[in-house]
Amino acid sequence: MDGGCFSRFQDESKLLKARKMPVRCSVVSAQKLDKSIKVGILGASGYTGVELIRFLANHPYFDISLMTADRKAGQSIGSVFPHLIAQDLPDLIAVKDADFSSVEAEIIKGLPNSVKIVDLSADFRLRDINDYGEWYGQPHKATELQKEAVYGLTEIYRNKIQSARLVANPGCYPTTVCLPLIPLLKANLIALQNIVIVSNSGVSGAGRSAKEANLYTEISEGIFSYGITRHRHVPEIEQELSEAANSRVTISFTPTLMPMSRGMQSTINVQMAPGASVEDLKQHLTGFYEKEEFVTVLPNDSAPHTKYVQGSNRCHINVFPDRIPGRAIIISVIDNLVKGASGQALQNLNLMMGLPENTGLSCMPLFP
Ligand SMILES: NC(=O)C1=CN([C@@H]2O[C@H](COP(=O)(O)OP(=O)(O)OC[C@H]3O[C@@H](n4cnc5c(N)ncnc54)[C@H](OP(=O)(O)O)[C@@H]3O)[C@@H](O)[C@H]2O)C=CC1
Ligand SMILES: CC(=O)N[C@@H](CCC(=O)OP(=O)(O)O)C(=O)O
Repeated sequence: MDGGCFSRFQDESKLLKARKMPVRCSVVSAQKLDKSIKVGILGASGYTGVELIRFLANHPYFDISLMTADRKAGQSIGSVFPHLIAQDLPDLIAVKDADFSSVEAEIIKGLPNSVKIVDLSADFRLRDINDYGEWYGQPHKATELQKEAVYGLTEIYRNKIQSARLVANPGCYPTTVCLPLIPLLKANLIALQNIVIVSNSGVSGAGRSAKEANLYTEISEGIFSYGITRHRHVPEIEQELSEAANSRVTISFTPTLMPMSRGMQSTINVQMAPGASVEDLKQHLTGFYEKEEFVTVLPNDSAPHTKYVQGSNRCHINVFPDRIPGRAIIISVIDNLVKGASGQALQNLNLMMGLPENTGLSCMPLFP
Protein backbone atom coordinates (compact mmCIF):
# COMPACT_ATOMS: atom_id res chain seq x y z
CA MET A 1 0.00 0.00 0.00
CA ASP A 2 1.26 3.45 -0.69
CA GLY A 3 0.62 6.54 1.31
CA GLY A 4 -1.44 4.77 3.90
CA CYS A 5 -1.00 4.51 7.62
CA PHE A 6 -2.08 1.03 8.38
CA SER A 7 0.44 0.18 11.03
CA ARG A 8 -2.31 -0.24 13.56
CA PHE A 9 -3.71 -3.06 11.47
CA GLN A 10 -1.03 -5.18 13.08
CA ASP A 11 -2.41 -4.27 16.45
CA GLU A 12 -5.86 -5.08 15.19
CA SER A 13 -4.66 -8.45 13.96
CA LYS A 14 -3.08 -9.24 17.32
CA LEU A 15 -6.16 -7.95 19.01
CA LEU A 16 -8.41 -10.25 17.02
CA LYS A 17 -6.22 -13.23 17.79
CA ALA A 18 -5.81 -12.42 21.44
CA ARG A 19 -9.46 -11.87 21.99
CA LYS A 20 -10.62 -14.85 19.96
CA MET A 21 -13.85 -13.01 19.54
CA PRO A 22 -16.31 -13.69 16.80
CA VAL A 23 -15.40 -11.75 13.75
CA ARG A 24 -16.44 -8.28 13.25
CA CYS A 25 -16.44 -6.17 10.17
CA SER A 26 -14.35 -3.13 10.87
CA VAL A 27 -13.54 -0.13 8.80
CA VAL A 28 -10.06 1.01 9.63
CA SER A 29 -8.78 4.21 8.20
CA ALA A 30 -5.73 6.38 8.25
CA GLN A 31 -5.49 10.12 8.57
CA LYS A 32 -6.57 12.26 5.65
CA LEU A 33 -3.78 12.49 3.08
CA ASP A 34 -4.37 14.93 0.27
CA LYS A 35 -7.52 13.74 -1.40
CA SER A 36 -6.87 10.09 -0.77
CA ILE A 37 -7.73 8.42 2.51
CA LYS A 38 -6.79 4.76 2.64
CA VAL A 39 -9.43 2.51 4.11
CA GLY A 40 -9.30 -1.16 5.01
CA ILE A 41 -12.29 -3.44 5.43
CA LEU A 42 -11.81 -6.36 7.80
CA GLY A 43 -14.40 -8.99 6.93
CA ALA A 44 -14.99 -7.71 3.40
CA SER A 45 -16.49 -10.99 2.14
CA GLY A 46 -19.50 -10.71 4.46
CA TYR A 47 -22.76 -8.84 4.01
CA THR A 48 -21.76 -5.69 5.86
CA GLY A 49 -18.38 -5.80 4.11
CA VAL A 50 -19.87 -5.90 0.64
CA GLU A 51 -22.24 -3.10 1.59
CA LEU A 52 -19.25 -1.04 2.69
CA ILE A 53 -17.60 -1.74 -0.65
CA ARG A 54 -20.72 -0.46 -2.44
CA PHE A 55 -20.60 2.87 -0.61
CA LEU A 56 -16.83 3.27 -0.46
CA ALA A 57 -16.42 2.60 -4.18
CA ASN A 58 -18.32 5.82 -4.87
CA HIS A 59 -16.77 7.82 -2.06
CA PRO A 60 -14.80 10.86 -3.26
CA TYR A 61 -12.06 10.66 -0.61
CA PHE A 62 -11.84 7.09 0.63
CA ASP A 63 -9.82 4.51 -1.26
CA ILE A 64 -10.25 0.82 -0.43
CA SER A 65 -6.67 -0.38 0.00
CA LEU A 66 -7.10 -3.58 1.91
CA MET A 67 -9.81 -6.17 2.34
CA THR A 68 -9.65 -9.22 4.55
CA ALA A 69 -11.56 -12.49 4.78
CA ASP A 70 -11.19 -15.79 6.58
CA ARG A 71 -12.23 -18.84 4.52
CA LYS A 72 -12.21 -16.75 1.36
CA ALA A 73 -8.78 -15.22 1.90
CA GLY A 74 -6.75 -15.48 -1.29
CA GLN A 75 -9.72 -15.05 -3.59
CA SER A 76 -10.51 -12.07 -5.77
CA ILE A 77 -13.52 -10.06 -4.76
CA GLY A 78 -15.08 -10.82 -8.17
CA SER A 79 -15.01 -14.53 -7.45
CA VAL A 80 -16.69 -14.05 -4.08
CA PHE A 81 -19.14 -11.44 -5.32
CA PRO A 82 -19.61 -11.79 -9.09
CA HIS A 83 -21.49 -8.47 -9.22
CA LEU A 84 -18.15 -6.81 -8.37
CA ILE A 85 -16.19 -8.57 -11.10
CA ALA A 86 -15.41 -5.42 -13.07
CA GLN A 87 -14.35 -3.37 -10.07
CA ASP A 88 -10.75 -2.42 -9.50
CA LEU A 89 -10.41 -3.70 -5.94
CA PRO A 90 -7.68 -5.52 -4.02
CA ASP A 91 -7.90 -9.28 -3.50
CA LEU A 92 -9.09 -10.65 -0.18
CA ILE A 93 -6.31 -11.55 2.23
CA ALA A 94 -6.13 -12.93 5.75
CA VAL A 95 -5.69 -10.33 8.47
CA LYS A 96 -2.37 -11.90 9.46
CA ASP A 97 -1.06 -11.47 5.89
CA ALA A 98 -1.76 -7.79 5.61
CA ASP A 99 1.41 -6.24 4.22
CA PHE A 100 2.40 -3.07 5.93
CA SER A 101 5.95 -2.93 4.67
CA SER A 102 5.47 0.04 2.40
CA VAL A 103 3.44 2.08 4.76
CA GLU A 104 4.92 5.51 4.95
CA ALA A 105 5.55 5.42 8.64
CA GLU A 106 6.80 8.98 8.71
CA ILE A 107 3.34 10.18 7.89
CA ILE A 108 1.97 8.80 11.08
CA LYS A 109 4.97 9.59 13.25
CA GLY A 110 3.74 11.71 16.09
CA LEU A 111 0.12 11.03 15.20
CA PRO A 112 -1.01 8.47 17.75
CA ASN A 113 -4.59 8.94 16.69
CA SER A 114 -3.87 8.56 13.02
CA VAL A 115 -5.69 5.31 12.52
CA LYS A 116 -9.38 5.34 13.12
CA ILE A 117 -11.48 2.26 13.67
CA VAL A 118 -15.18 1.73 13.27
CA ASP A 119 -16.08 -1.66 14.69
CA LEU A 120 -19.35 -3.10 13.43
CA SER A 121 -19.35 -5.92 15.94
CA ALA A 122 -20.85 -5.67 19.40
CA ASP A 123 -17.54 -5.91 21.24
CA PHE A 124 -17.23 -2.28 22.27
CA ARG A 125 -20.88 -1.25 22.54
CA LEU A 126 -21.51 -2.05 26.20
CA ARG A 127 -19.84 0.43 28.52
CA ASP A 128 -20.15 -1.91 31.49
CA ILE A 129 -17.85 -4.85 30.86
CA ASN A 130 -19.80 -6.92 33.39
CA ASP A 131 -22.83 -6.57 31.13
CA TYR A 132 -20.69 -7.79 28.28
CA GLY A 133 -19.68 -10.88 30.23
CA GLU A 134 -23.25 -11.59 31.24
CA TRP A 135 -24.86 -11.21 27.80
CA TYR A 136 -22.07 -12.48 25.57
CA GLY A 137 -21.05 -15.37 27.81
CA GLN A 138 -17.36 -14.55 27.91
CA PRO A 139 -15.17 -11.97 29.62
CA HIS A 140 -14.31 -8.88 27.62
CA LYS A 141 -10.82 -9.27 26.23
CA ALA A 142 -9.91 -5.67 25.50
CA THR A 143 -11.13 -3.69 28.47
CA GLU A 144 -8.62 -0.88 28.00
CA LEU A 145 -9.78 -0.26 24.44
CA GLN A 146 -13.37 -0.45 25.56
CA LYS A 147 -12.85 2.60 27.76
CA GLU A 148 -12.06 4.83 24.82
CA ALA A 149 -14.80 3.49 22.53
CA VAL A 150 -17.57 5.90 21.59
CA TYR A 151 -21.03 4.50 20.84
CA GLY A 152 -21.69 5.36 17.21
CA LEU A 153 -25.33 6.36 17.05
CA THR A 154 -24.39 9.28 14.88
CA GLU A 155 -27.31 11.66 15.34
CA ILE A 156 -27.00 11.39 19.13
CA TYR A 157 -23.24 11.18 19.72
CA ARG A 158 -21.97 13.25 16.79
CA ASN A 159 -19.69 15.47 18.88
CA LYS A 160 -17.95 12.58 20.62
CA ILE A 161 -17.62 10.62 17.38
CA GLN A 162 -15.78 13.51 15.69
CA SER A 163 -12.84 13.13 18.04
CA ALA A 164 -13.02 9.36 18.59
CA ARG A 165 -10.36 6.91 17.53
CA LEU A 166 -12.54 3.87 18.09
CA VAL A 167 -16.25 3.88 17.38
CA ALA A 168 -18.52 1.01 18.38
CA ASN A 169 -21.09 0.95 15.61
CA PRO A 170 -24.57 0.26 17.03
CA GLY A 171 -26.50 -2.94 16.41
CA CYS A 172 -29.25 -2.80 13.84
CA TYR A 173 -32.13 -3.37 16.28
CA PRO A 174 -30.80 -0.76 18.74
CA THR A 175 -30.55 1.78 15.91
CA THR A 176 -34.25 1.46 15.05
CA VAL A 177 -35.26 1.67 18.70
CA CYS A 178 -32.90 4.32 20.03
CA LEU A 179 -33.36 6.89 17.27
CA PRO A 180 -37.02 7.52 18.18
CA LEU A 181 -36.86 6.79 21.92
CA ILE A 182 -33.77 8.75 23.02
CA PRO A 183 -35.22 12.21 22.16
CA LEU A 184 -38.55 11.30 23.76
CA LEU A 185 -36.92 10.10 26.97
CA LYS A 186 -34.66 13.14 27.13
CA ALA A 187 -37.75 15.35 26.88
CA ASN A 188 -39.63 13.32 29.53
CA LEU A 189 -42.43 12.65 27.08
CA ILE A 190 -42.68 8.90 27.72
CA ALA A 191 -42.61 6.68 30.79
CA LEU A 192 -39.39 4.82 31.61
CA GLN A 193 -41.15 1.50 32.00
CA ASN A 194 -43.65 -0.48 29.98
CA ILE A 195 -41.76 -0.01 26.73
CA VAL A 196 -42.68 -2.96 24.53
CA ILE A 197 -40.71 -3.50 21.34
CA VAL A 198 -41.34 -6.02 18.59
CA SER A 199 -38.76 -5.86 15.81
CA ASN A 200 -38.68 -7.56 12.44
CA SER A 201 -35.44 -8.19 10.60
CA GLY A 202 -34.42 -9.33 7.14
CA VAL A 203 -32.29 -12.46 7.04
CA SER A 204 -29.12 -10.62 5.99
CA GLY A 205 -28.99 -9.46 9.62
CA ALA A 206 -27.69 -12.90 10.45
CA GLY A 207 -24.66 -12.60 8.16
CA ARG A 208 -23.55 -14.63 5.15
CA SER A 209 -22.09 -17.70 6.74
CA ALA A 210 -24.14 -20.88 6.31
CA LYS A 211 -26.49 -21.75 9.16
CA GLU A 212 -29.18 -24.40 9.13
CA ALA A 213 -31.72 -22.01 10.62
CA ASN A 214 -31.21 -19.63 7.72
CA LEU A 215 -31.82 -22.10 4.91
CA TYR A 216 -34.45 -21.05 2.37
CA THR A 217 -36.65 -23.92 3.49
CA GLU A 218 -36.55 -22.76 7.09
CA ILE A 219 -37.01 -19.05 6.43
CA SER A 220 -39.33 -18.70 3.46
CA GLU A 221 -43.11 -18.40 3.79
CA GLY A 222 -43.04 -18.14 7.53
CA ILE A 223 -41.91 -15.93 10.37
CA PHE A 224 -40.60 -16.69 13.80
CA SER A 225 -39.31 -14.87 16.85
CA TYR A 226 -36.04 -15.74 18.51
CA GLY A 227 -33.94 -14.64 21.46
CA ILE A 228 -37.19 -13.87 23.27
CA THR A 229 -36.38 -11.91 26.48
CA ARG A 230 -32.67 -12.68 26.11
CA HIS A 231 -31.48 -11.18 22.83
CA ARG A 232 -28.07 -9.58 23.28
CA HIS A 233 -29.34 -6.25 22.00
CA VAL A 234 -31.43 -5.84 25.17
CA PRO A 235 -28.54 -4.52 27.31
CA GLU A 236 -27.39 -2.27 24.45
CA ILE A 237 -30.83 -0.71 24.07
CA GLU A 238 -31.33 -0.41 27.84
CA GLN A 239 -27.90 1.19 28.21
CA GLU A 240 -28.71 3.91 25.70
CA LEU A 241 -32.26 4.53 26.89
CA SER A 242 -31.14 4.66 30.53
CA GLU A 243 -28.45 7.16 29.61
CA ALA A 244 -31.04 9.34 27.86
CA ALA A 245 -33.51 9.11 30.75
CA ASN A 246 -30.80 9.46 33.39
CA SER A 247 -32.53 6.60 35.15
CA ARG A 248 -32.84 2.85 34.74
CA VAL A 249 -35.01 1.86 31.77
CA THR A 250 -36.16 -1.74 31.27
CA ILE A 251 -37.62 -2.94 28.00
CA SER A 252 -39.56 -5.86 26.61
CA PHE A 253 -37.88 -6.81 23.32
CA THR A 254 -38.88 -9.50 20.83
CA PRO A 255 -36.93 -9.83 17.57
CA THR A 256 -38.56 -11.67 14.68
CA LEU A 257 -37.03 -12.97 11.49
CA MET A 258 -38.86 -12.05 8.30
CA PRO A 259 -38.64 -13.84 4.95
CA MET A 260 -36.91 -10.94 3.19
CA SER A 261 -33.27 -10.22 2.45
CA ARG A 262 -32.90 -6.84 4.02
CA GLY A 263 -34.87 -4.32 6.03
CA MET A 264 -35.86 -3.86 9.63
CA GLN A 265 -38.93 -2.52 11.37
CA SER A 266 -39.40 -1.87 15.07
CA THR A 267 -42.87 -1.37 16.49
CA ILE A 268 -42.52 0.30 19.85
CA ASN A 269 -45.45 0.62 22.23
CA VAL A 270 -44.94 3.26 24.92
CA GLN A 271 -46.79 4.79 27.83
CA MET A 272 -46.89 8.55 27.38
CA ALA A 273 -45.97 10.82 30.29
CA PRO A 274 -48.94 12.31 32.16
CA GLY A 275 -50.37 15.13 30.07
CA ALA A 276 -48.39 14.25 26.93
CA SER A 277 -50.20 13.53 23.67
CA VAL A 278 -49.28 11.72 20.47
CA GLU A 279 -49.04 15.13 18.81
CA ASP A 280 -46.49 16.22 21.46
CA LEU A 281 -44.37 13.14 20.78
CA LYS A 282 -44.54 13.59 17.05
CA GLN A 283 -43.87 17.30 17.16
CA HIS A 284 -40.86 16.79 19.39
CA LEU A 285 -39.37 14.08 17.19
CA THR A 286 -40.02 16.12 14.05
CA GLY A 287 -38.22 19.13 15.52
CA PHE A 288 -35.37 17.00 16.87
CA TYR A 289 -34.65 15.47 13.47
CA GLU A 290 -35.66 18.46 11.33
CA LYS A 291 -32.13 19.15 10.13
CA GLU A 292 -31.05 15.53 9.85
CA GLU A 293 -30.61 14.15 6.35
CA PHE A 294 -30.95 10.53 7.37
CA VAL A 295 -33.79 10.53 9.90
CA THR A 296 -37.27 11.58 8.83
CA VAL A 297 -40.46 11.68 10.84
CA LEU A 298 -43.18 10.97 8.29
CA PRO A 299 -46.13 13.36 7.89
CA ASN A 300 -49.74 12.53 8.71
CA ASP A 301 -50.42 8.87 9.35
CA SER A 302 -48.06 7.48 6.69
CA ALA A 303 -46.85 4.06 7.71
CA PRO A 304 -43.08 3.58 7.52
CA HIS A 305 -42.18 0.81 5.05
CA THR A 306 -38.86 -0.99 4.76
CA LYS A 307 -39.08 -0.56 0.98
CA TYR A 308 -38.95 3.22 1.34
CA VAL A 309 -35.50 3.10 2.95
CA GLN A 310 -34.01 0.05 1.23
CA GLY A 311 -30.41 0.48 0.15
CA SER A 312 -30.17 3.90 1.81
CA ASN A 313 -28.84 5.24 5.08
CA ARG A 314 -32.26 6.49 6.06
CA CYS A 315 -34.53 5.88 9.01
CA HIS A 316 -38.25 6.62 8.76
CA ILE A 317 -40.29 7.08 11.90
CA ASN A 318 -43.93 7.77 12.65
CA VAL A 319 -46.04 7.96 15.80
CA PHE A 320 -49.61 6.73 16.12
CA PRO A 321 -52.21 6.80 18.92
CA ASP A 322 -52.82 3.41 20.50
CA ARG A 323 -56.37 2.31 21.26
CA ILE A 324 -55.27 1.96 24.87
CA PRO A 325 -55.58 5.46 26.32
CA GLY A 326 -52.29 7.09 27.23
CA ARG A 327 -50.23 4.83 25.01
CA ALA A 328 -48.61 5.48 21.64
CA ILE A 329 -47.20 3.26 18.91
CA ILE A 330 -43.94 4.32 17.31
CA ILE A 331 -42.82 2.64 14.12
CA SER A 332 -39.27 2.94 12.87
CA VAL A 333 -37.70 1.37 9.77
CA ILE A 334 -34.16 1.14 8.42
CA ASP A 335 -32.16 -1.01 6.06
CA ASN A 336 -30.32 -3.25 8.53
CA LEU A 337 -27.25 -3.36 6.31
CA VAL A 338 -27.07 0.41 5.80
CA LYS A 339 -28.26 2.61 8.68
CA GLY A 340 -28.16 -0.56 10.78
CA ALA A 341 -24.53 -1.31 9.90
CA SER A 342 -22.33 -0.16 7.01
CA GLY A 343 -24.02 3.16 6.20
CA GLN A 344 -23.89 4.32 9.78
CA ALA A 345 -20.28 3.09 9.95
CA LEU A 346 -19.39 5.27 6.97
CA GLN A 347 -21.35 8.19 8.44
CA ASN A 348 -19.18 7.82 11.54
CA LEU A 349 -15.94 7.41 9.63
CA ASN A 350 -16.70 10.56 7.64
CA LEU A 351 -17.09 12.47 10.90
CA MET A 352 -13.92 10.98 12.36
CA MET A 353 -12.00 12.08 9.28
CA GLY A 354 -13.39 15.62 9.38
CA LEU A 355 -15.58 15.16 6.31
CA PRO A 356 -19.26 16.06 5.94
CA GLU A 357 -20.99 13.03 7.42
CA ASN A 358 -23.16 12.46 4.35
CA THR A 359 -20.18 12.12 2.01
CA GLY A 360 -20.83 9.18 -0.30
CA LEU A 361 -24.05 8.36 1.50
CA SER A 362 -26.72 10.51 -0.09
CA CYS A 363 -28.02 7.93 -2.54
CA MET A 364 -31.74 7.49 -2.84
CA PRO A 365 -33.40 4.33 -1.59
CA LEU A 366 -33.81 1.49 -4.08
CA PHE A 367 -37.53 1.30 -4.88
CA PRO A 368 -39.44 -0.89 -5.42
N1 LIG B 1 -25.62 -8.15 8.99
C1 LIG B 1 -26.11 -7.14 9.68
O1 LIG B 1 -27.23 -6.63 9.39
C2 LIG B 1 -25.35 -6.55 10.82
C3 LIG B 1 -24.13 -7.09 11.24
N2 LIG B 1 -23.46 -6.49 12.27
C4 LIG B 1 -22.18 -7.04 12.74
O2 LIG B 1 -21.16 -6.81 11.75
C5 LIG B 1 -20.22 -7.85 11.79
C6 LIG B 1 -20.11 -8.47 10.40
O3 LIG B 1 -21.40 -8.98 10.06
P1 LIG B 1 -21.75 -9.60 8.64
O4 LIG B 1 -21.04 -8.87 7.58
O5 LIG B 1 -23.23 -9.67 8.59
O6 LIG B 1 -21.14 -11.08 8.81
P2 LIG B 1 -20.84 -12.17 7.68
O7 LIG B 1 -20.97 -13.48 8.34
O8 LIG B 1 -21.65 -11.90 6.46
O9 LIG B 1 -19.29 -11.91 7.33
C7 LIG B 1 -18.25 -12.18 8.25
C8 LIG B 1 -16.92 -11.72 7.68
O10 LIG B 1 -15.87 -11.97 8.62
C9 LIG B 1 -14.93 -12.90 8.07
N3 LIG B 1 -14.50 -13.83 9.10
C10 LIG B 1 -15.23 -14.82 9.67
N4 LIG B 1 -14.49 -15.46 10.62
C11 LIG B 1 -13.27 -14.87 10.65
C12 LIG B 1 -12.08 -15.07 11.40
N5 LIG B 1 -12.00 -16.02 12.33
N6 LIG B 1 -11.01 -14.26 11.17
C13 LIG B 1 -11.09 -13.27 10.24
N7 LIG B 1 -12.19 -13.02 9.49
C14 LIG B 1 -13.26 -13.82 9.69
C15 LIG B 1 -15.67 -13.61 6.97
O11 LIG B 1 -14.75 -14.14 6.03
P3 LIG B 1 -15.14 -15.42 5.14
O12 LIG B 1 -16.27 -15.00 4.25
O13 LIG B 1 -13.89 -15.71 4.41
O14 LIG B 1 -15.54 -16.50 6.10
C16 LIG B 1 -16.52 -12.47 6.40
O15 LIG B 1 -15.74 -11.61 5.63
C17 LIG B 1 -20.69 -8.85 12.84
O16 LIG B 1 -20.01 -8.61 14.05
C18 LIG B 1 -22.17 -8.55 12.96
O17 LIG B 1 -22.68 -8.92 14.18
C19 LIG B 1 -23.92 -5.37 12.86
C20 LIG B 1 -25.10 -4.80 12.48
C21 LIG B 1 -25.92 -5.37 11.47
C1 LIG C 1 -31.49 -11.51 11.87
C2 LIG C 1 -30.36 -11.66 12.83
O1 LIG C 1 -29.93 -12.77 13.12
N1 LIG C 1 -29.87 -10.54 13.33
C3 LIG C 1 -28.77 -10.52 14.25
C4 LIG C 1 -28.49 -9.09 14.66
C5 LIG C 1 -27.52 -8.38 13.76
C6 LIG C 1 -26.62 -7.45 14.54
O2 LIG C 1 -26.79 -6.26 14.65
O3 LIG C 1 -25.69 -8.12 15.19
P1 LIG C 1 -24.53 -7.64 16.17
O4 LIG C 1 -25.09 -7.12 17.41
O5 LIG C 1 -23.74 -8.87 16.41
O6 LIG C 1 -23.74 -6.63 15.45
C7 LIG C 1 -29.08 -11.31 15.52
O7 LIG C 1 -30.20 -11.30 15.98
O8 LIG C 1 -28.13 -11.80 16.11
